[in-house]
Amino acid sequence: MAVETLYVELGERTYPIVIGDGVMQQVAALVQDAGISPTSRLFVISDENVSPRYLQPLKQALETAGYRVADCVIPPGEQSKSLAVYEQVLTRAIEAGLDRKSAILALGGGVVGDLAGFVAATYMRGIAFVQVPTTLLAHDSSVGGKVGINHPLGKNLIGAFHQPRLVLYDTAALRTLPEREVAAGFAEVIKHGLIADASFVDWLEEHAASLWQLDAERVGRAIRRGCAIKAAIVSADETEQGQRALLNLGHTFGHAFEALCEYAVLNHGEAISIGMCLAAKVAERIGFAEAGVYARTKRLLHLFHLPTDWPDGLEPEAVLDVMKRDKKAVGGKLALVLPRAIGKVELVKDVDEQEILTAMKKEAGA
Ligand SMILES: NC(=O)c1ccc[n+]([C@@H]2O[C@H](COP(=O)([O-])OP(=O)(O)OC[C@H]3O[C@@H](n4cnc5c(N)ncnc54)[C@H](O)[C@@H]3O)[C@@H](O)[C@H]2O)c1
Ligand SMILES: O=C(O)C(=O)C[C@@H](O)[C@H](O)[C@H](O)COP(=O)(O)O
Ligand SMILES: [Zn+2]
Repeated sequence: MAVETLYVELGERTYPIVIGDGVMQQVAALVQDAGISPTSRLFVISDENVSPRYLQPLKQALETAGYRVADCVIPPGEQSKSLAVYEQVLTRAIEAGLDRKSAILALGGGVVGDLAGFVAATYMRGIAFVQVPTTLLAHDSSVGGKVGINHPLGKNLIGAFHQPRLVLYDTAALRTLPEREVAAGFAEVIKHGLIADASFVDWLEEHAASLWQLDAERVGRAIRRGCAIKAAIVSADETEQGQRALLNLGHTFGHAFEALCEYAVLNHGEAISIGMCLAAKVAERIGFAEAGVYARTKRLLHLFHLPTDWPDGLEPEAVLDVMKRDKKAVGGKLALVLPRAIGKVELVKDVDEQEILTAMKKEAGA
């Protein structure tokens, strides 16, 4: 696949998303183009699964170009998006002597990206950062500048909007991704289709088998379409005053599942897969969506080996309580992103809580 560049248009803070097989080799030139000069000290944050594969070549490419590079490797998984790990990484950054001209590189999936971005947003009140995503899901998480960590009481409750200077997406890294993480990534790809592009959904259905096998040309196209949908929404509504909330399809349910499972058991893609089904179920129940949206959503998620059943052991009432801490809720009143049709969703602020609870109880078999 040739290298393709998309842009998140934010005036003076506009930044490129450079996508291609092997583009990590161009890291030094691209970081410099992003305004980060070799006089800046760099700090690469990665995790224990990613670093043995990709950290040394990245550091070497940067050091050869004259950058001084320190690193910090965190345990893999959602539980690292915590206050404790955040503090450890900050300590390491201070020890490494980062200053206001330094920059942070996030080398990994969404966990590394969200945490590293939050460190960058808060270190000395904010320094530059670069996203180097290595998962399929990170076609979503590396774009848009939502950075943050979890609290035991709720997902992403501590965070900031802090845009990267550059997203450097080397699709070669996807070849080492475990199948479960490939599926999780497709959940966000599917989400982008469900919210904004019915013909993309048709295409995903048609090519599910080869996409699942990570056919390079088609996966590249899926990533570009997902990034383009997200970039357009972020460019129009950076801080979620309106339409950016649509990117949250399935997340009010999914985030509650993740928190109640103590950020283990279900990964983010799996949680929002179940959440997108529930959103479709509620939408059909209240006559908001046209008939068939739920069945098609579920079938599509199954084509990509994603779960859609209610998570074992969770009580619908407890899930509803956690959902009320969702960032779209105001005054304890839930706002849900619901589908009207495939490729079209809306933010609905007055869904009857009883309808949501009944839909969840039916799914839970309660
Ligand atoms: N900021 C946003 O806009 C945004 C959007 C979507 C999701 N997110 C967040 O992203 C996180 C999920 O991201 P994720 O699914 O990438 O999870 P992740 O970062 O935990 O990565 C998944 C697993 O794959 C491993 N891994 C990563 N790259 C690999 C590679 N190339 N080869 C082998 N193993 C590799 C990781 O070590 C981890 O075990 C969640 O915390 C979610 O809330 C944020
Ligand atoms: O970028 C956004 O906006 C999204 O909602 C993308 C989501 O996929 C992502 O999981 C995001 O982190 C959720 O944001 P939150 O504000 O609900 O925490
Ligand atoms: Zn998400």
